[in-house]
Amino acid sequence: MEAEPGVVVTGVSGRMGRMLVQEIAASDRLRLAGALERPGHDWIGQDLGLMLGGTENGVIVGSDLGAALEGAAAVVDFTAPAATIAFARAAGAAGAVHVIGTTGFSDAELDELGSAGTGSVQIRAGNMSLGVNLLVQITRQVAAALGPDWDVEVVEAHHGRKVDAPSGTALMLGEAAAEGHGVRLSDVAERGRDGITGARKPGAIGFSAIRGGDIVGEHDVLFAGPGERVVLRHMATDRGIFARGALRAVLWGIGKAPGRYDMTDVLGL
Ligand SMILES: NC(=O)C1=CN([C@@H]2O[C@H](COP(=O)(O)OP(=O)(O)OC[C@H]3O[C@@H](n4cnc5c(N)ncnc54)[C@H](O)[C@@H]3O)[C@@H](O)[C@H]2O)C=CC1
Ligand SMILES: O=C(O)C1=N[C@H](C(=O)O)C[C@H](O)C1
Repeated sequence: MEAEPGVVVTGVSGRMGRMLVQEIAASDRLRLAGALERPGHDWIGQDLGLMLGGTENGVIVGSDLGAALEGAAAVVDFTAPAATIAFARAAGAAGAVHVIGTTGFSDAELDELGSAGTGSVQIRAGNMSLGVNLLVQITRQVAAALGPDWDVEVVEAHHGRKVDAPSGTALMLGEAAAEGHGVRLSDVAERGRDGITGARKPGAIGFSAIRGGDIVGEHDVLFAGPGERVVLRHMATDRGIFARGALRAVLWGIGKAPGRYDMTDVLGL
């Protein structure tokens, strides 16, 4: 009998890294083949099971993705932009599946990420949940139906440890609304309003970010028209939805031609 495909988890001590380890353990279709942390991290060289507060599991935490991919088909990566670009190079060299949940990339970093990953099956999404990816499609449709006379505002809320704003999800929703309006988001986005901002520009797509406590991730797309409002909402209450989406992407990506994909491809939306 063939062994299940091996998966390497990066940022394994992080919120998503821990959740991925848990979901892989619960899966009968994938096995944990490696665990990485940033160079200098306390967990490097230690047994992952012990570091997570359990019993030894024989997976020693490392920092070299190329070495880890010798025994794995895929890497699931929820870390930070610079780390993810470096991982894309290693995934490209190995011809591996690289599932990327990391957010907060600049436009230049996104270009670099795409070229660094040549040779890999690169699947990236600012949100891996089924609900959000469906909401993205609905947002595009509603924006197209209502038109730019209805003001669009994306409001997101996350835990206080999040380092990027607007969230990757908020940007996906903003992109979808811009597509629905037939414009480029970069031409109409209004971010970080403060002080005497002047009146709202017609056709603008606004972003607001709330940070606090342990909020997993909440997103509203508000369409404000004359005399009425429509609000589309997604609320995440469990990070497992992102981890399970990422593992679904791994299974989908194995055997696919190298290239760049997103969750729309994985979910067939
Ligand atoms: N696409 C999605 O569905 C989701 C995306 N995210 C994104 O995932 C990223 C991580 O989120 P969290 O787990 O909450 O953050 P976190 O801060 O808890 O974890 C990040 C981990 O990455 C590690 N790391 C940083 N550089 C590294 C390197 N060079 N090599 C190996 N590990 C490295 C850190 O040490 C840390 O353990 C963020 O960008 C977040 O926005 C989070 C949840 C869902
Ligand atoms: O950092 C997080 O936590 C999350 N990040 C993603 C984002 O930036 O949208 C997805 C989710 O909302 C949680």
